[in-house]
Parts: sequence; structure tokens; C-alpha cells
Amino acid sequence: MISVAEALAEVLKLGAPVDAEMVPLSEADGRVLAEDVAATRNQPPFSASAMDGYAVSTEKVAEGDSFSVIGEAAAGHRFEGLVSAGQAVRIFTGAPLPEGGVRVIIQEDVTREGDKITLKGDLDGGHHVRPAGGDFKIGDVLSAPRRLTSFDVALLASMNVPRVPVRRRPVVAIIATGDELVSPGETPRDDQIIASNSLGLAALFQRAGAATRLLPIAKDTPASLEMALSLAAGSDLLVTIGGASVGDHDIVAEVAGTMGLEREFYKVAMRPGKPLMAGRIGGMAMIGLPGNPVSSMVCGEVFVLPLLDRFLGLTAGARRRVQMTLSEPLESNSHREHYMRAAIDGDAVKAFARQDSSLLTVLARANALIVRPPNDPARAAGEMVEVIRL
Ligand SMILES: Nc1nc2c(c(=O)[nH]1)N[C@H]1C(S)=C(S)[C@@H](COP(=O)(O)OP(=O)(O)OC[C@H]3O[C@@H](n4cnc5c(N)ncnc54)[C@H](O)[C@@H]3O)O[C@H]1N2
Ligand code: MOO
Repeated sequence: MISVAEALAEVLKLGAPVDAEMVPLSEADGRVLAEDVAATRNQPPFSASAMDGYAVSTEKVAEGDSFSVIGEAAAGHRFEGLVSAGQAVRIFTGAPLPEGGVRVIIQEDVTREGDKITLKGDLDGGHHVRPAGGDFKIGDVLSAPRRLTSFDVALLASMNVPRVPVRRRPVVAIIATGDELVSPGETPRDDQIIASNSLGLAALFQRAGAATRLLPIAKDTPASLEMALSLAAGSDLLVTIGGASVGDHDIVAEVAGTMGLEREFYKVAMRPGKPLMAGRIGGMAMIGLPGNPVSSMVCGEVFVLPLLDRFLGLTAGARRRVQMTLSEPLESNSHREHYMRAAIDGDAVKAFARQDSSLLTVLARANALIVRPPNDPARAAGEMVEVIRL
């Protein structure tokens, strides 16, 4: 058995960044920017007023100063003249500052009679001018790689970049295996259960930026599995679920082997997830996940999400861990790295009492995994542990 770190290093070698494609900004949220994008304009493109008030040409103003109002500037409507000493231009938020203007007196600080304004006492000291290019300038760059956020989409729109180069979504084929499985909504026999992992994993991978293909559930026969595996051709990554252990009906490795699987490793010193396997088959990366529902989801988090980062051209590595205080004690750990389903409550974290790898109710309540190193001794409440936030 190899360590989780060694297994992850092998898994990451199975992927390389996929091609880029152009998408409109309306479809860019969450996609991964593939090339640097440069602003094609300054923002604001002119010195602009930040407030509603009066633009004047003098820095120094005092109570009782008066100005004659010679025109108006509104957002989208520049004042086409010059403002000189003793003059003011009525101005609104977002309007270009008129030529000669150096500051804006907010209207609350002014009394106006006809075309004359007089400054009140206790003046607001701000200039209320946003300089041209104060947000960004032509050529300023949003750097790749980067998973685009809603804020980035707003920034790119402001840069007048209507379409952006992003990595295409890596295609992940998912095959559940086992005679006991039927799809949700079907009627199982009394010795069957509902296939849950494939949909859970598809949700996990889609949120990470993948396109998923849910292939038909494979029976525990070589012919059925071969059929399902052949349907995966052309994907970037094939993920199988179950049939990975040592039982007579665990035939995924054997059948994939006859179809050309070059296996990099089998079995990892982790709990859950021991019978994990990874390699290459027919030009695709392949990860064979264990069938236990929690095992497959935890391995999806620990191995498949970093591999998807690799396909997307992002910096790919182990999931970020933070140190947190235990609110309840933990028993000593075995020789396998343990990913314990846990709940963060405020600043502290606690593991759930039941850690069996079949318990989806426990996983659904978890918002973290406590990572226990191999042979970690018993831990008392108040000690620090490493945590992956889910
Ligand atoms: N003698 C040994 N037995 C087992 C070992 C071992 O080392 N020696 N390892 C155990 C561990 S750890 C795990 S994890 C499981 C993994 O086994 P498989 O990957 O072969 O998974 P299956 O046997 O096919 O299924 C296990 C369990 O999960 C259910 N399952 C499978 N697929 C799905 C699915 N898509 N949705 C929902 N549930 C699924 C399946 O019905 C079984 O209950 O092996 C242990 N055994
Ligand atoms: O790898 Mo198994 O997941 O410990 O139940």
C-alpha cells in the first residue's frame, strides 16, 4: 500500500491541461481562465464625479464663497465648456468632470438661488473626483489561470471583454458497477439497493468544472463491464465505482486490464478508500473508486478534485488543510491515514461517533474531514488537528 501523498502524486501525473475555448461572459462564472486578459480601456475613462453637487476650478474654498452656475454635466452627458474661477458646473455622480474642474462640492454644502451658489460652513473636505484610470488602465491584466468569480465577470465586463478564453470542461465518464444496483426511481428487487455514488460524484465533479457522463450501471460480469468501459471512450477521465476490492465479484481491475489498463497503483493506506486504483486506459486517465458510498465520495474529494484542477490548468495539489481545535476526544488511529467525517462548530471541530464508510446520513451532516496521520495517538479535547473543509 502506498501513502495518500504518493497516490495523489501519481494521480496528478495522469492529467494535463485540456484545450481552451471562448465563452461569452454570461457563461464564464466558475470557468477557469486559460489566458491572461487585458483591459481595452481605462476605467473610469475620464475623471468623474463621485457625488451629486457642483464642480469648481479652485482647490481652496471657504464658507461664503459664491460661484455662478454655467451649465450641467450628467452621467453620459459631458459639459462641453471650461469651468473657470468663480464659476461652477452642476454635476451628477458618474458625470465627466468638466475641463478646468478640480473638485466637487456636494450639494448638501451649498445654498442655491437662481444660478448662484454660496458655500455653507463646515464644508466636507473631500474632492469627490474619481481619477481617469483609477480602477484600471488599458493593458491592465486579469491573470490566468484563475477560476472566475462573479466579481471577475463584473470586472471583465467593465474592461469591455465580452468573450473570454477558458479551459473546456474536462469530460468525466462515471460507471457504477454491481448486480445489486438500480438507478434512483427504479424499483429494486429485495436484494438490491439504489446506486447513489454516481450521482453524488457527478454533482461533486460538475461543481468543480467538469462535464460528466453517467454511463449505464455495469453488472458484475466481464461482458457487461467491457460494454460500459467501451462507452467511456473519448472522455478525459474514467471513474469506476465499486468492484475494486478482493471479492470474487470485484472484477474492475481484471476487466480493465484486458482492455489495456496501465495501472499506476492499487491500494492506498487510507480510511476510507483503501482499494483505490489509478492508471491509464485507451488514452484516458482512470480512477477506480471503492464502492462504499462514503469511500467513493471521500476519494472524489481527496483525489479526483485535484486531478480536475490539473485538467483545468490550475495549480493542483492536496486539498488545503487548516488546524482546528478538537471539541471532543479521539481514539488512536490505525496505520492508515484516516479521513474522519466531522462537524465544524464555531472555532472547534468534532468527529461523528459513527465512521462506517456506508453511512451517507453522517456524510451529509459533515462539513469537514479531520485528517489523522497514520498511527496518530489518542487526542484529547483542546488538542489541534488537521481539517479539510468540505
Ligand atoms: N476481505 C476484504 N473485504 C473487503 C476489504 C478488504 O480489504 N478485504 N476492503 C473493504 C473496503 S475498505 C471497501 S471500501 C470495500 C470496497 O469494495 P469494492 O470497491 O469492491 O466495492 P463493492 O464491493 O462493489 O461495494 C461495496 C459496498 O458499496 C455499495 N456500492 C457499490 N457501488 C455503489 C453505488 N454506486 N452506489 C451505492 N452503493 C454502492 C455496495 O452495494 C456494497 O455495499 O470492500 C471492503 N471489503
Ligand atoms: O476503504 Mo473502505 O472505504 O475503508 O470502507
